[in-house]
Amino acid sequence: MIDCADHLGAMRAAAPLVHCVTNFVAMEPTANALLAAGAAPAMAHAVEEAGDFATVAAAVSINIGTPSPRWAEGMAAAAGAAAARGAPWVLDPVAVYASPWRGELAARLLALKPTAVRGNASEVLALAGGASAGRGPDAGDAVAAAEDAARRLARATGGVVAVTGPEDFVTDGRRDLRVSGGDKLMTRVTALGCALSAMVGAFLATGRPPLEATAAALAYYGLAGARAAREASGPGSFAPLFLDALAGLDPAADAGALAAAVREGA
Ligand SMILES: Nc1ncnc2c1ncn2[C@@H]1O[C@H](COP(=O)(O)OP(=O)(O)O)[C@@H](O)[C@H]1O
Ligand SMILES: Cc1ncsc1CCOP(=O)(O)O
Ligand SMILES: [Mg+2]
Repeated sequence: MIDCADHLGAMRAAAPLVHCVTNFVAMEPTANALLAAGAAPAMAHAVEEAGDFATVAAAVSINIGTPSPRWAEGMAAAAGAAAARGAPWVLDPVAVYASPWRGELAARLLALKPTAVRGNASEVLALAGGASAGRGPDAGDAVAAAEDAARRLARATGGVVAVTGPEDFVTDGRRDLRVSGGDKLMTRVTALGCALSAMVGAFLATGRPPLEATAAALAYYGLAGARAAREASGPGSFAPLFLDALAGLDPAADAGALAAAVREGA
């Protein structure tokens, strides 16, 4: 059993600074999700300083959602600075299949060996070199179809790969975990995947084993999503309720529900 509540408590106690080089769409939702969870966000992408931010942050999250050539240099600088000092960093390969240039950028970042990759099934399939049915930033493939690709990617990087969707799949290439929770409404509000990648960074910052820390982040996020959906009447009301649920989830009171969300194996 993975003690997700212990991971959540440790993350909140550390209140880790997560430096995000993320996309225009995701900046505010990501910063708000981190703050609601009890972490601290920083958003800065200029190549002149992205490495400086990454040098003091407890974790780094790199997201290729709205790249430009200079922005890409900021991503490489931040990822490189994190990798150089052994700090955890997460790669979110948003729509990696959308253009050859985006694919090359993702491959360049992947070569810096992210501690974790978090993407939807279409992104993970494409990042591993396969065909995918993704459309814009949205998945067109089932999570199950990306499991082998995720295991191969994890073995190639030495890190963790998380494929999210109706049920999330997390692997380090040897051990597989599955995480239930969430709600379909989470696909009707933009940037919740991007914010989740930064959340994985916050949990990795505790220094706990990356596979388990990633699963704990997904369980926490999914439980908050399911709770918010119970009260929401649509995507508009879901978004603030989700922030409240992230803030309100309690390691002691919710330990059972968090642990029940994660199962090992097939
Ligand atoms: N159909 C679904 N049912 C429940 N939760 C979902 C569903 N689709 C996505 N999620 C959840 O939404 C969050 C964002 O994941 P996802 O939509 O896969 O990422 P992205 O926005 O990058 O495509 C994750 O917590 C995931 O578990
Ligand atoms: C709509 C959009 N366009 C480029 S990045 C982005 C946000 C994608 O967010 P997510 O991958 O979390 O759905
Ligand atoms: Mg995404």
